[in-house]
Amino acid sequence: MRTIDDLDVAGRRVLVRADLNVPLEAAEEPGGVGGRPPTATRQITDDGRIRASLPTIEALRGRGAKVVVCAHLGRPKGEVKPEFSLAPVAARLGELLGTPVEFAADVVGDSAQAVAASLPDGGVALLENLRFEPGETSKDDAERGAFADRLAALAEIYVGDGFGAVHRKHASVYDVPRRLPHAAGGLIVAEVEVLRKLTEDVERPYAVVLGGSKVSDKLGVIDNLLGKADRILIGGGMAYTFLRAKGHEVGTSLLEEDQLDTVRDYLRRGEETGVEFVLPVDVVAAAAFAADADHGVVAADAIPADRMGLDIGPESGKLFAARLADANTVFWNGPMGVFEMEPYASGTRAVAQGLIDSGAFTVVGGGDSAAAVRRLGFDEAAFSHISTGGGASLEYLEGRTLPGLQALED
Ligand SMILES: Nc1ncnc2c1ncn2[C@@H]1O[C@H](COP(=O)(O)OP(=O)(O)OP(=O)(O)O)[C@@H](O)[C@H]1O
Ligand SMILES: O=C(O)[C@H](O)COP(=O)(O)O
Repeated sequence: MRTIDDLDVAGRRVLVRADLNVPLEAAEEPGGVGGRPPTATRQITDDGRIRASLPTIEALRGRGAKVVVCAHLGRPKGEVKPEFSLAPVAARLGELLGTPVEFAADVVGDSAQAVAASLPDGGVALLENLRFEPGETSKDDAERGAFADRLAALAEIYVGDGFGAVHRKHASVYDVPRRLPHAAGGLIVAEVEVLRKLTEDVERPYAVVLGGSKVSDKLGVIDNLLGKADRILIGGGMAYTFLRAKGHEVGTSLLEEDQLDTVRDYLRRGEETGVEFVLPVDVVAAAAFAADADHGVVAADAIPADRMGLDIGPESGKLFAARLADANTVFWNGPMGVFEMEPYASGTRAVAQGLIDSGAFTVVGGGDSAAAVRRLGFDEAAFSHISTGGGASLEYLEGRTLPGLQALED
């Protein structure tokens, strides 16, 4: 892969695809937050991914490039939804860079074109959320290509630096680099360097901890992990499809009904191949998805029909930590519970501590997982690597060809 050091960028417009998909305070109602007007009022709760994007942007502007940053936020599904505006991210990016960031009110329209055209050398702009445009995520090559043409027209050079999104075959990740001279940014180079070690020589026992809420997205990686990991610990929203597959009631917990057969197959193959699945033995079950909802610890096979599991329970926390204690390599993606709400944060805390106490080579991947580690007060330096990619790092570890890396290599 070419890197930005191989590019001559002075005075040229460079489109940087970053991953600025940061957690924001919850939108309490569609189109607005707490009765306040939409857009910039939504606060960023963790700016880790913005900070991780700074070195590449700074290096490019330091060399006199006109830097046009593009990124997605959440999953607005091709529609303009103000609560997914990148406006607050532009403001934070400007604060961190110490220079104002021009914000384009659209992605490839009049505003984006005017902002890109008027950028001075060393200037930085951010386009509105790429996913407001249906072409960005379209499965139709022609539709994606047409949008990629318009995005590419905003710049002369493309730099891919959004590691967290390299597993997406999206226009800004896959199609634009095929239209412009391109290179990988420093974040992608650094992430690949660390994660490659986990695909080459893994020191065993190798434990993988999976949680979070993107269940159907991430279940597939287990297929491949069955041939690589010694132990797979399942918590977070992912756990309930496993518990259901084992015949337990899961109440109103997150559940992927159509994945039950797949999960049963994983459990069977785990037994055959000696890969141990570790599931929660107790959970914190709540009456509603809210911090102040009535909640309590119940056995994992006794979740009441009207309750949802929002965290692994204390016994599960101890069990998970014990199954990490003798590991030499641990990869963790996905919080064990809804850590953003204090009553459901203990499981994530227990697993984070378990990783640290194991003394293993530990990699934490994912936007929310990394945010959880910081928010719960852990020292980032206590982990071997904190990756900005969740799904991306999981798919990298699977050995899959990732569209965003493939496009940069071509
Ligand atoms: N039991 C649960 N029910 C519902 N949501 C859950 C549960 N456990 C965890 N979560 C939520 O999962 C979210 C994080 O999941 P996600 O799969 O996006 O992880 P991630 O680390 O951000 O990875 P990526 O970078 O791929 O998005 C958190 O916001 C958390 O509140
Ligand atoms: O949060 C992430 O993992 C990346 O930003 C990709 O987001 P996505 O899962 O919505 O494509």
